Amino acid sequence: MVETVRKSLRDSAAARWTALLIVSFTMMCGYFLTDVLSPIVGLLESQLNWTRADYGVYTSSYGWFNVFLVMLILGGIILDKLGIRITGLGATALMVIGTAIKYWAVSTHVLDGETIMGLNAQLFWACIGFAVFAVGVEVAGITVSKIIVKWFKGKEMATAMGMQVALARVGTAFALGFSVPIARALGVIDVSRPVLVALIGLCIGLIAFIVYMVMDKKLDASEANDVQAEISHEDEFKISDIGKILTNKGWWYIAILCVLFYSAVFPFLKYATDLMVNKFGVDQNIAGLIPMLLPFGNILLTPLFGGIYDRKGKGASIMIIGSLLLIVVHALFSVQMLNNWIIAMILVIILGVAFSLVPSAMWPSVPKIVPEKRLGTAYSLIFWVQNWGLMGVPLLIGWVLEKYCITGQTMRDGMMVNTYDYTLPMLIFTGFGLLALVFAFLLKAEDKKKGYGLESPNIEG
Ligand SMILES: N[C@@H](Cc1c[nH]cn1)C(=O)NCC(=O)O
Repeated sequence: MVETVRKSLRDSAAARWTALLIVSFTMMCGYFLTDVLSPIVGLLESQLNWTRADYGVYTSSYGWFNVFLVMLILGGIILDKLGIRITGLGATALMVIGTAIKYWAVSTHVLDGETIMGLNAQLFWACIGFAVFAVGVEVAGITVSKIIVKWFKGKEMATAMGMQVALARVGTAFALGFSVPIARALGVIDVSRPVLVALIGLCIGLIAFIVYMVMDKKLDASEANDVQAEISHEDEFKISDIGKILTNKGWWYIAILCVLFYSAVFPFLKYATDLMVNKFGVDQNIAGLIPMLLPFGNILLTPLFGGIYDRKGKGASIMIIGSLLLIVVHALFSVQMLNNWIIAMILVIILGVAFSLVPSAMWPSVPKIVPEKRLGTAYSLIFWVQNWGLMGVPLLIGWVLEKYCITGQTMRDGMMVNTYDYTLPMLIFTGFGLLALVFAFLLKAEDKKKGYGLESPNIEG
C-alpha cells in the first residue's frame, strides 16, 4: 500500500505568510486609530478646548474597560475556549463600533456645552468610544499572536511576530505623520477627519479578518487528524489554568518588564509631538514627523531582530540591551540644554532601536514559558498588566504637565495656548526604563534557572 504524507497548510510558506499579511493589515488599521489624535493635541486644545489633562483622561480611557471590567482577560479566556475565528471577529467588530462612537463624539455639535460625570460630554463619549475600541484592538492583538504561533511554531516565529509588529508600526507612523495634514486638508481644520479615515480603514480591516477566517478553517481542515491526536493528549483549557500562569515566575517577569518598558514608549509617543514643539521648538504642523521616525525604524528593525532571535537565540539578552537603550534616550531627553531638533531626531531613532529589540524578543518568548493551550490567557494577562501602565501613565504625565510644568503662554493658530517644560515627564520615563532593566536581568536569571530556552534559537532542527 502506498502511504501518502498529508501536509498541513502551514507547511506552505505562501499560505502562512499570506495569513500573516492579512491579519497584520487588520492590526495596522487598529494601530492607526490608536495614535490618530496624538499629533493633534494642539488642535484638540484650539478646536475642542481639550486641556493636556483632558487629553490625559482621553488617552487613559484606552484601559477603562480592559483594566477595570477585565475585558482583556475575558477576551483571552474566550480565545482559549472558543477559538481564533469567533474571538477575532468579535474583537475586530468592537474596533469598528468603538471608532464609530469616537468619530460621532468628535464631530457632533449636539454635545456642546454639556457635561457627563464632570467631563465635557464630547470628551466623555470620545473616551467611551476609545475604551470600546481598546477592548477590540487588545483582544485582536492577542488573537493575532495566537494565530502566528499556530502557523509558525517551529518555523520563523519571531520573524513573523516581528513582521506583524512592523506592519502595526506602519499604522502608528501614518497616524503620527498624516493626522495633521488630514485634519488640515480642504482648507478647514477638522479634528474628526483623521478619525473618519481610521474608521474606513477599520471597516476594510474587518473584511480582511473575515477573509483570514476562511484560511483558518482550511488550516484546521488540513490538520484535522493532528488536532484529534493533540486533543487526546492534551486537556482543553480550564479556568484553573489561570492559577498555573500566575504562579509562574518567568511569566511575571515578562509581564512586569512589559508594563514598565511599554509605559515608557507608548505614553511617550502620545506626548512626543508636543515635546517636539515645546522643548525643541519644532513647528507644530511638522512636529509629528520626528516621532514618526520611531515606528518607521521599527518597520525594518523588528523583523530583523526577530530573525536574529529565530536563528541565534539570545532573547533575554536582547531585552536587556533594549531596556538599556531606553534609559539612555529618556535620560538625554530630560537634559534641558540638549534642545536642538537634530538631537531629538537621533534620540528618537535610538528609541526606535530599543523599541524593536524588546518586542522582537518579548512576544516570541511567551510560548517558551507557557504551553500553547494557555497562550491566549497568558498573553491577555500580560496585556492586562500592561494596560494599567498604558492607562495610568498618560494620566500621570498629563497631570504632571498641568500641575508642575506650565512655563507660560503663546499664540498658536490664533489661540493662546500654554507652553510646557518636559524635564519632569522625561525623568519619570527614565525611571520606568531603569526598573525595566532590573526585570530584564531577573528574567535572564530565571531562564538560566528553569531552562526555558530564551537564549536558544526558535527555528528547530
Ligand atoms: N497591548 C498592545 C498595545 C497596543 C498599542 N496599540 C495597540 N495596542 C501591545 O503591546 N502590542 C504589542 C506591540 O509591540 O505593539
